[in-house]
Amino acid sequence: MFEKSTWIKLPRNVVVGHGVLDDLGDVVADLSVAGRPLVVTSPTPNDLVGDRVRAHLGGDPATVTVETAGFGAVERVVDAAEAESATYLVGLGGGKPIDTAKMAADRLGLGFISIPTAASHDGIVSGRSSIPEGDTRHSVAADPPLAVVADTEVIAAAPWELTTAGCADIVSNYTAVEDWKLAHRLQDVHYSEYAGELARMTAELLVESAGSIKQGLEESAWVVVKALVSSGVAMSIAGSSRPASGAEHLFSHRLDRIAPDRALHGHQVGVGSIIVAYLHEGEKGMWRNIRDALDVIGAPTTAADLGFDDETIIEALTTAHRIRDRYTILGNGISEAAAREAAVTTGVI
Ligand SMILES: NC(=O)C1=CN([C@@H]2O[C@H](COP(=O)(O)OP(=O)(O)OC[C@H]3O[C@@H](n4cnc5c(N)ncnc54)[C@H](OP(=O)(O)O)[C@@H]3O)[C@@H](O)[C@H]2O)C=CC1
Ligand SMILES: O=C(CO)COP(=O)(O)O
Ligand SMILES: [Zn+2]
Repeated sequence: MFEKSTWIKLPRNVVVGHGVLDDLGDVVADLSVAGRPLVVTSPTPNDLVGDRVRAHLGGDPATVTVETAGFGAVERVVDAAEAESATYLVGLGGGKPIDTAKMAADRLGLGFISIPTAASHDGIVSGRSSIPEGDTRHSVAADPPLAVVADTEVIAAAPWELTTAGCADIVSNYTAVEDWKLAHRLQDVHYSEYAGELARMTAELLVESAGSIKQGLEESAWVVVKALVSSGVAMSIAGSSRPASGAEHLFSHRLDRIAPDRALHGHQVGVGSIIVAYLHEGEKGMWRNIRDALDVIGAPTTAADLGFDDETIIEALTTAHRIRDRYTILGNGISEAAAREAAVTTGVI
């Protein structure tokens, strides 16, 4: 008897383009969400476009500002939503407020709208929240946003490094998918051909456009946002972050534990991806293509670019497998000698 089933949750509306923040009222009407919104944001996005967003939302919005990601922040948002009798949430900003809003909305059983102000990573569309806790990180299933409203005018005006971080997060899909296939072969982890291919193809298309992704061009924000949407959809199809998060993400999450806020998520996973590609395929593999694509985009390719010393990179590589129960090329841990060899050969240290 055929017993397979799947439940793919996707946003209902994805609105991307110049000035689309001004369409927010129409988006809200189209979703049939009513009542009072709670805007979950962080200081800079709130200063930049908070008032504009609140004006278009209507319904006397309340606001909560998140400065640090974590379960504490989620609790604060849940409490604020209850105190303010909010009927839906709006995540406005980078990954920190969007992930916090996503998880709080899930806890409250409310819908939420994602309004990224930076194209810094692929969580803007996905049904996953990535929440740090102590020495580990939880990739928590949550409902994806009801709608995503990505204004390329706002995103293009954000610091360029946020966009290059988003690009690097997409490029890292190459190694994430290789790790997923490996886990499928060695550990019988379920692999979705559609999600894996979509994530890989998204990375490929972005690398092909790398030369035309340039600071100051709104078109570049458009290209990157579309790739982030596609990668988020791959995660929704997979029902996990597997298509976009492998050993390079474990490495980045470990760096976050060792030195929080030193470098951007996307930049760390990009450098991790260079090393992880080398671990997968050795000297003649994809690692050079990944490094060159990151280089063309202007994303970091070395420890020094990220602001880490060599020993921190080695520590993160040799302990990254402990971050969470996710089988990757790192297996049960790689030796210090192997980590050093990979990092030196790829020029990361
Ligand atoms: N759920 C998922 O699938 C994924 C989740 N993530 C998570 O997302 C987080 C990282 O996201 P990231 O966006 O880098 O982090 P942040 O939300 O911290 O944003 C990075 C920085 O950019 C600032 N900022 C945001 N928008 C603008 C703008 N338009 N102009 C100027 N500055 C701006 C923020 O300001 P301020 O300091 O005021 O906040 C912050 O300093 C991590 O926690 C990561 O794990 C990452 C990938 C996928
Ligand atoms: O960053 C992500 C995908 O790019 C989310 O992955 P995690 O599940 O590792 O947090
Ligand atoms: Zn990521």
